[in-house]
Amino acid sequence: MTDESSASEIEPGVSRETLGSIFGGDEGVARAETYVGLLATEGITRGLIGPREVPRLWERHVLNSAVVAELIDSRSEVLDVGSGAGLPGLPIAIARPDLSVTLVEPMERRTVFLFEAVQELGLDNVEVVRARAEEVDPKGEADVVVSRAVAPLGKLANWCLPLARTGGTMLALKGRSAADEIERDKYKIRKAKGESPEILTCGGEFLEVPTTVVSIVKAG
Ligand SMILES: C[S@@+](CC[C@H](N)C(=O)[O-])C[C@H]1O[C@@H](n2cnc3c(N)ncnc32)[C@H](O)[C@@H]1O
Repeated sequence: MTDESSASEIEPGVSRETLGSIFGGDEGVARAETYVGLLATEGITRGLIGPREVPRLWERHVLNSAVVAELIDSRSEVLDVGSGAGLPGLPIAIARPDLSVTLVEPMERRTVFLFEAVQELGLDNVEVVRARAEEVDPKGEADVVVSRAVAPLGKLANWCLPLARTGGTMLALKGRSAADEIERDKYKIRKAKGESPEILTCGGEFLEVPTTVVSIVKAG
């Protein structure tokens, strides 16, 4: 993989100090820069990211994903369902080396990118699994199952909650649709063993637009 364009050409929109706080210091910031560089080059040429996303790779994609780490307990086992080019799983794994993160993605060309990115970023806390969420085995073991832009909330609950342990949590990154999706899909969520969904925001102290997350605990 080549990193032709320097990530420093793409403005993060936050200070160096803020980047350091989000990614836990210089090593994390350097990895995040490398990842942005990969998205802006290989991510575009392989059709994983639209070219129009380049100016907003930092804020809209990488930082909005990384701040979700603040909702996750230390040393958790995390699954990212429908990871695509690694969002939100890779920024979370960069920000939090104490977490074990598994990126679940069914499409081969995306998993090839993910394998290469993990190697290039030198991340030893990340695994890549090529599978649909429904096929993942074992089920019922993850502490936290994250997802972003994968499916409507009811369908996501059916895919993500079986992968979480009892008392574990699914965290679905959702925008303004969060409340409407909860209202529309509340019976599906309950049927999938989800306790009362909560809408949380994270990254508010760092980002102009905080990340909105629907958090659902798996009932026994
Ligand atoms: C719109 S992309 C979002 C990718 C990434 N999460 C992001 O925010 O950029 C949706 C992703 O979900 C994956 N996907 C679709 N159905 C899935 C399933 N049943 N299980 C796991 N992933 C799935 C697709 O292959 C695709 O990579």
